[in-house]
Amino acid sequence: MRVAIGSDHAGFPLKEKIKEFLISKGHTVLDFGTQSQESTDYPIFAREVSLAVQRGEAERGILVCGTGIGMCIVANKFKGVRAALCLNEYMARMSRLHNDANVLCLGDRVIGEELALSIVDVWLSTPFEGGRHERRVHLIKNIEEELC
Ligand SMILES: O=C(CO)[C@H](O)[C@H](O)[C@H](O)COP(=O)(O)O
Repeated sequence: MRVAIGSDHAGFPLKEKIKEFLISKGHTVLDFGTQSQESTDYPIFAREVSLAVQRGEAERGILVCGTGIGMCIVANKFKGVRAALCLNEYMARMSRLHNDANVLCLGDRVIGEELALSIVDVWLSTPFEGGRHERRVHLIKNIEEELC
């Protein structure tokens, strides 16, 4: 799978671990930065990753900041992006089964590396369930059309 990743300074250490993990699992990683722990601004990276997903350059996106909240706020402004902030494997699984989430947001200051990698693993391997959830995702798309 082609996965776009990005972080701010607070998410940089976890972003690097996720990158290694994805490569080890055979995924193709598009890294949109940041590339150090020097203070920067999360909307810059959320924008780049969200655009990559919106344009189909990546099938999924993963964004990391201190809490994951700022990244999630920005990513959900992009038409076609369904970003989910996940704190555990259950949320990761449900965000795929029910919401067909295509961007995962994580908080480096909230969860440890082991849990984060487990969340990423579950999130990438869980399919969308469809059925009644298809109807709901379709309603989200209708709302996007109304707003644009
Ligand atoms: O946007 C955030 C909160 O929703 C992220 O956690 C940022 O990483 C955080 O705000 C950065 O904070 P800092 O004090 O500038 O390191």
